[in-house]
Amino acid sequence: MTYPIRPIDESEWPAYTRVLEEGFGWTPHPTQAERWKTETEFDRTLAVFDGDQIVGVTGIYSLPMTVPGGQLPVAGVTAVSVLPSHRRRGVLSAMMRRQLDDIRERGESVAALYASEALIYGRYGYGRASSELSFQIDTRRSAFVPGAPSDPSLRLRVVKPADERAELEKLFASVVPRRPGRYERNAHFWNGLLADEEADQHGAGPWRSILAEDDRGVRGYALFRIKSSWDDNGIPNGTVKLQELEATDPAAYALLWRSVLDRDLVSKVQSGGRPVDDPLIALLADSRQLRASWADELYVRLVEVGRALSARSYSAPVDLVIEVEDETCPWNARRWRLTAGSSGAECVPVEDQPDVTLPVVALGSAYLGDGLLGQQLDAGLLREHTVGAVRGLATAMAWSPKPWAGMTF
Ligand SMILES: CC(=O)SCCNC(=O)CCNC(=O)[C@H](O)C(C)(C)COP(=O)(O)OP(=O)(O)OC[C@H]1O[C@@H](n2cnc3c(N)ncnc32)[C@H](O)[C@@H]1OP(=O)(O)O
Repeated sequence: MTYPIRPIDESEWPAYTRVLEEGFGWTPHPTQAERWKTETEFDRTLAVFDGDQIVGVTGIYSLPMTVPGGQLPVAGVTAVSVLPSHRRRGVLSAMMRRQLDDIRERGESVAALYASEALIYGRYGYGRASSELSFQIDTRRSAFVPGAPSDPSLRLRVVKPADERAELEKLFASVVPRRPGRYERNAHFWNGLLADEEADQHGAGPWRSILAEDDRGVRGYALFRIKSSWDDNGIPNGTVKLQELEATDPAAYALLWRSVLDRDLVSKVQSGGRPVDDPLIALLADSRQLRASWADELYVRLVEVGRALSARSYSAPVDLVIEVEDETCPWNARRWRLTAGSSGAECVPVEDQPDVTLPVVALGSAYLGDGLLGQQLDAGLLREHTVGAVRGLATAMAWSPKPWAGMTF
């Protein structure tokens, strides 16, 4: 069965959000819903209709995202939902195909998303492209290694985050280019973060913030909640629940971590997703104290393989013919020569014999530099026709620091 698909206009907003609320079993806070409407790119929404009823929806945020060696306009796929009454009839598949066509037409070569379930998007060519660690640290065992950086010109300032929004935004903008996967936050993201509408759900009070600064300005911030508690013996047992910690330099970074780890009345710091190569791991003298759990983070789809691979930098020279398999975007399914060296990168269509045959999902997972091609090769999942070709490509596509977006969109 086929259903018509088109973008919605503002008058259809209630029916659009209803599909999201039903699909996710979610009730937005009233101000959250209003803000979300204001920031929706209506021309980038899609709704699937069964008669006059909207039964499936999705949208896109236009995100300037850091990739290895630069920044690209990336289609940030979001708000995917199908009414429970219409699930498993191909509604999502129809939306995904149409959306990828639209992204291509708009000239973006890369799409990215956070997946509600890891199994959904591989079939459409999205590969797991970054991962994150959530962890808990016992603050009594959180000493740093000898030689951890310090800078006497730095000082800490306790602030209310909403009062210092301009400083947080400026600091954050300065760190975005440093790591693939990070994306520029527009007002919508800051409005949502600082509105703190979910404060009541955490039992840990409102956002608190501390800045690290010197006479020239702010060099970093931490954003967190505190859940205070005492055990049965009256011993303080509070928890810092860290949301964000960003800094321009290692000394400010170390000082901000010490400020949350050394906080009075606190015995543990819990952090949501952090990069898997977070410098904190190197700073901790006893890194085993980082009780971490791993999770997948961004999923990336190369919408235009040639343009996407030409647009990033590479960690090592490479000159290979890659045969790409791509059923969803057949314009990618052909042979490409990727040449990268000190003068830049180029990926062009060729007819030559391939060194390697890769599903487009593998290129998506490697695109931001997570190094996953080597892992997939060792797992026996990739076919190479020239011995060493995949290892060479994996080395060239890997990047330091590792990709991490840091906030769901
Ligand atoms: C970026 C984001 O917004 S992520 C948010 C995704 N949305 C949600 O999780 C909300 C709740 N779930 C839903 O709304 C729906 O179940 C969706 C969107 C996940 C799937 O929509 P559907 O219209 O049912 O998917 P559709 O029928 O097109 O399925 C296509 C294929 O994907 C498979 N599939 C769909 N959902 C899932 C899933 N959650 N897990 C594994 N496979 C799935 C189907 O079995 C089907 O496989 P097949 O082609 O081998 O037969």
